[in-house]
Amino acid sequence: MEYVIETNNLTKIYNNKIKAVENLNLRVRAGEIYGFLGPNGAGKTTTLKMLLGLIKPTSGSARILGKVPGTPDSLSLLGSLVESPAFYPYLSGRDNLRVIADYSGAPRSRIDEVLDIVGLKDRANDKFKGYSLGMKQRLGVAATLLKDPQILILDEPTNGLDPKGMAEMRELIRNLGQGNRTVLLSSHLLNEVEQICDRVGVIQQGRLIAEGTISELKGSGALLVRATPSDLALSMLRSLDYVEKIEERDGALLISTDPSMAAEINRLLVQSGVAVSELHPTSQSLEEVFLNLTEVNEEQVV
Ligand SMILES: Nc1ncnc2c1ncn2[C@@H]1O[C@H](COP(=O)(O)OP(=O)(O)OP(=O)(O)O)[C@@H](O)[C@H]1O
Repeated sequence: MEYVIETNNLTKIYNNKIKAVENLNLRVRAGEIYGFLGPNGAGKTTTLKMLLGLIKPTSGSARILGKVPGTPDSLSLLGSLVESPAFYPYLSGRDNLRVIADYSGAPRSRIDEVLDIVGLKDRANDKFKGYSLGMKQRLGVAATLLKDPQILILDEPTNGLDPKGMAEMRELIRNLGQGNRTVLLSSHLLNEVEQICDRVGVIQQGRLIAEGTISELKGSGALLVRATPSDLALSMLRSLDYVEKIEERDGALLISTDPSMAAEINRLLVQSGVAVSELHPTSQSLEEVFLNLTEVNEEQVV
């Protein structure tokens, strides 16, 4: 499969000491909305800047549809919002876009289309300085769309926005990701990525620690069991070799196993004299998955 964005052991070390990104292998597929998720300082912005050719990797490489980042060939495919875009405060949103269209070679006819896409048509003639933060951010997205790029790279697009602005931006990104366009967005917000993205890569301390669809990351292998006496239930469950992990949750037991084993587990519990009041498949929230992943990773680092 050809990937739209691909990195191979991409590494960036600042000042010979700060390993911001380490041996990163990202694979972004055509047409997907890919969430690049990680806590502050994990290396997201550094990665996106390398994809745009704004900074050079220390080692490893990246390709945008097979092209080297930063070359005219790769930049012609991309729209990006990585640092706060610079707009003229005393010009209207429309005039700001006109300036950008003229120097980037995009047709002026596209301006009304992109204003419509980002929901700024009604405010297009107002001065930029009077825009809310959400509107400024949406104008930034409009600017990236002028060239109708195949690929959009957005760094923390909802950062600093109020809940309404965030919801509007999320809806906008979902719409932008429909059809053939590929969107790569970074975020430190789990629920945001869960709401918008088809696939997610989790980065921590510069390393990719997990990658997959939301449901792959969550996994489907968990059963919630509520049973008494609980110590008897626990020792019976521990004796089963197909039960990988048992955790307590709200007075019940969360067991990692194939959910199709539910009937068998129920039978065995009842046979051992345990009363089962609840037994059903459950999934972890992405937040739990994320915390588990980062915890495991930190243990490995120490
Ligand atoms: N120009 C720079 N010089 C030195 N260190 C840097 C530079 N830019 C980033 N770093 C360091 O590299 C690491 C990764 O930073 P980066 O901004 O890529 O992370 P991030 O995941 O985007 O975080 P955030 O969500 O806070 O923006 C951090 O330790 C940061 O301090």
